[in-house]
Amino acid sequence: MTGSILEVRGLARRFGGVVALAGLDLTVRRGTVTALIGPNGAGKSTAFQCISGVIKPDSGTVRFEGQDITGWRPDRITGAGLVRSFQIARGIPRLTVLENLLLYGQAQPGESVLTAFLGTAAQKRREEALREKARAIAGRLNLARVLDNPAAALSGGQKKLMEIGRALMADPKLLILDEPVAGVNPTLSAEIATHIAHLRDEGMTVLIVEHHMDFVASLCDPVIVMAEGRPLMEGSFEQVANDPRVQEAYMGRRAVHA
Ligand SMILES: Nc1ncnc2c1ncn2[C@@H]1O[C@H](COP(=O)(O)OP(=O)(O)OP(=O)(O)O)[C@@H](O)[C@H]1O
Repeated sequence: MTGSILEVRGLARRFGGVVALAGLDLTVRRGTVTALIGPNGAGKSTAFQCISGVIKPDSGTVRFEGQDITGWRPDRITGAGLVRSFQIARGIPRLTVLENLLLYGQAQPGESVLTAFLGTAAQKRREEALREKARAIAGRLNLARVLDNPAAALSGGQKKLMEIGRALMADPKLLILDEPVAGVNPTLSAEIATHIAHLRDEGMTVLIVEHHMDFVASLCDPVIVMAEGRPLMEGSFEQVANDPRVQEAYMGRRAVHA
């Protein structure tokens, strides 16, 4: 299927006197790895939080696969296939990588009700299927070797991969990643880009907020720039990096260059 998977229209959100979103329009096309960039305070995180149901917008709409999901609870949005991973790796440190992955897989809406109705044998089969899924996801993210290690023992980059793995357990159609390579070394950052490109090649759509412009340049197309709570422009990385409006928005902040 082609066309858009996510359509945000007129999204507005204030925090007291601060206008974080001032009428954001945003369209994510199916099968793309789309970047949302912009200077600090542009409203990117607020946009992600409104889209994923963590906070409610004051006005505006979020449509996912044609359905109006504005104001839905986060777990319902996840269940519909819009899955978000967090900027701060949220895994439970003392649990193993496998357990962390399973935790997310089992937290699906309706799951607890479903398992209550399944007999013990069926429940066991379901758990084994989830374990298999977790192992497969860990394998594709190069986490197989550390599957039984506590999450606390992972490197920063491996924690980022585990977070992506946790999101994949929920079978996303649209995967939203908040700064997937913040604090990650360049080698692992390139590896994470490769994993995300593979997901896209298999048909997943990905929306990323990231400040590391070399990562954005290597992976994301299109790049949507926002400033002061509004969309500023959209294009290839090269187009936006060379646009005077974008350079001005970043002036005195973070430079846009690969
Ligand atoms: N919970 C909150 N309470 C008060 N103000 C907030 C809150 N969250 C965000 N803001 C303000 O809203 C504006 C947009 O913030 P937001 O975090 O969405 O921007 P951002 O583009 O994600 O920035 P960064 O790149 O620094 O993460 C900022 O002025 C910020 O201070």
